[in-house]
Amino acid sequence: MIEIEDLEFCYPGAEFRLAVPELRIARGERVAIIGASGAGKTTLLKLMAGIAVPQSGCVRVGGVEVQALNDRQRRNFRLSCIGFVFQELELFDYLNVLDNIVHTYRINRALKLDSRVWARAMELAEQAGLTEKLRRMPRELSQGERQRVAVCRALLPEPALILADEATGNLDPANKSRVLDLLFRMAERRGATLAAVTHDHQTLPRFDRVIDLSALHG
Ligand SMILES: Nc1ncnc2c1ncn2[C@@H]1O[C@H](COP(=O)(O)OP(=O)(O)OP(=O)(O)O)[C@@H](O)[C@H]1O
Repeated sequence: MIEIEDLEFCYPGAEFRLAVPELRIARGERVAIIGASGAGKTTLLKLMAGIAVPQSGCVRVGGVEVQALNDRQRRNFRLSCIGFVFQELELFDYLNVLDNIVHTYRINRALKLDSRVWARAMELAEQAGLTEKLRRMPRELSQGERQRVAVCRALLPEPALILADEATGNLDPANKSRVLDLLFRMAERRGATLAAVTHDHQTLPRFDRVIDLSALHG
């Protein structure tokens, strides 16, 4: 699903340099990405999603050479095959929970918001324990509930690749396992690949493999 070769990346004007000689993640594999603070874990996810583009090397996702796409193609690629869950999630304050969950379908013309999608949105919300909150506004939710809304939104298009960046970082244990359950259940059901950055070593046994970014650096 993901093949990275001879990758080198740096932010303009910054000292940080990420070098990944080789990294492969199989379709359907669930991997945790760990490493010291500042090792480049978030940057690696951004490179996989085409949010950042390497100075050299190759990032292939589902056979697509992400670095070779132009800006518009990269945006379409992201919208069509990647579900991104950040810790600093951004829900839309002016949209209720249900409208937040289906928002991707309103901004992407390639996606059709039909009755099947609405049904899936309701099912996801139910699995996330949000059925009672669908008409609530984000400001009326707890942090754990907001995070679950963000996960539902990321998973609704049934992405082939789920990228999670500290998705459970600030959550209490109950919400943490609820968010992880959602991510894993969806990954399993759709055969999606899951790459999750985490500092939470207690969750590592749930993953198929742990990638230590500090050990990958070239
Ligand atoms: N937009 C940016 N411009 C310049 N430097 C950046 C930018 N984003 C991140 N960096 C730097 O790149 C390095 C890697 O950052 P990154 O966020 O990928 O690390 P991380 O491993 O995810 O860290 P943490 O575990 O603390 O979240 C850091 O030194 C950071 O300061």
